[in-house]
Amino acid sequence: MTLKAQQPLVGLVGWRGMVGSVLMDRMQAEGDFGLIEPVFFSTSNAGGKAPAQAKNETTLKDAFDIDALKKCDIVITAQGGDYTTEVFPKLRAAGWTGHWIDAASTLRMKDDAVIILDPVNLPVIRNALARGGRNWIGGNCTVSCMLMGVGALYKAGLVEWMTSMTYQAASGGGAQHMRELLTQFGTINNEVRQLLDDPKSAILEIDRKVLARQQGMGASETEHFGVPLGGSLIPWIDKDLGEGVSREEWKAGAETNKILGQGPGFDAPAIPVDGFCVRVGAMRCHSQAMTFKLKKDVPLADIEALLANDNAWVKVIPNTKEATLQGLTPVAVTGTLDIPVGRIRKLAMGPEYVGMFTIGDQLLWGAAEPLRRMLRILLAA
Ligand SMILES: NC(=O)C1=CN([C@@H]2O[C@H](COP(=O)(O)OP(=O)(O)OC[C@H]3O[C@@H](n4cnc5c(N)ncnc54)[C@H](OP(=O)(O)O)[C@@H]3O)[C@@H](O)[C@H]2O)C=CC1
Ligand SMILES: N[C@@H](CC(=O)OP(=O)(O)O)C(=O)O
Repeated sequence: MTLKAQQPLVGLVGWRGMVGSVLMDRMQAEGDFGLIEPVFFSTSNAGGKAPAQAKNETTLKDAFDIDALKKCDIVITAQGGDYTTEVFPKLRAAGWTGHWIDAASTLRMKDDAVIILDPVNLPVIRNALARGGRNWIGGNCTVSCMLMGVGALYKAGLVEWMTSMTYQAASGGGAQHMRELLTQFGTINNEVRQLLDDPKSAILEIDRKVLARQQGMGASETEHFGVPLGGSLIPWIDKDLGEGVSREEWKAGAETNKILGQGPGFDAPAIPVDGFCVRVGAMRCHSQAMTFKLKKDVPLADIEALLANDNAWVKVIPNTKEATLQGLTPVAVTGTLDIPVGRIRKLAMGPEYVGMFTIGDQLLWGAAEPLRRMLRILLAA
């Protein structure tokens, strides 16, 4: 790529949202702003003051102003799918040939878009770049975190099929979902606080009161999740695609294969990947239990070595209770780029069947980190 300026003009949209704030922190921490001329956009406060990372352009531009966006060599957006749907086609129709880096799912499965997760699919990215690719889309958080942990097995051609059962955090729905979860926890605690303070109180009475309060939650208390999540779970995430499959579950197969450069549009066939996606009361780490059917019987030590050597962030956790409690929980992982993989063991179905469990911060590898790494790839190209 030949960028127009010494320091390319990079438009940032969605920088103050939850994903955008994590992205800004990471870009700051990695010195990305030293390599670009940032232009900050807003959908709600054009003309306002840009954040401290601004250099020459210190006011916010209108994120719907196509002429202003057209000036950018690269646009990075974490504003969301509605914004992408509205602005991206207009920008391209206006003749813009810059690079579009996006966290939203809108463009992911388009033929001319690459799902970016460079520690896993740098060859796919480089190949698309060489062919003039300009649309770079972050993957679904669950898929990205999963592939950061166990991508080595796919790369080694060992996987016949995989099923994953997810435990997805409230943050996947957005900031309001996190607030709602915490409010529900508080409401439930309030309901039984006196009984909890009394060590002689009957646990079944506490349980009855909790259930009554959960079942009695009004629309305003469950506005975002639709039902109580605090003290419960929700085995459906994203839209209903019909035939009993949620959109989040469909993404697991579709996006995993696209990231790996196989399936429709590629020479290699797709590998079956399927399972259930479940929302749980975690804050911002997505967890998942996976079952692999491998193409052959591979010793556990070889599997662990393959995983551990795949990238700098994956951490193999010994399959002991102590190590699991220390290193394989959302609380241990949140706020880090670590992707622990643990509970690795052969399953009772046969020597080719292997189970494991992985966790990732869904705002880091699941959303922000692949975007800023794609920026770096473009800057280095
Ligand atoms: N949440 C997630 O886990 C993931 C999200 N994504 C994608 O990223 C998109 C953005 O998600 P997310 O960051 O959670 O969305 P947010 O709702 O946190 O932010 C989106 C935009 O809302 C506007 N906004 C309005 N009020 C506020 C406020 N009080 N604080 C901050 N921003 C506010 C901002 O735009 P403005 O400054 O223009 O007003 C902001 O850029 C999603 O729609 C999705 O496409 C991708 C992967 C994971
Ligand atoms: N759907 C994910 C969040 C996410 O990454 O969504 P998308 O695939 O639309 O980017 C969740 O709720 O946990």
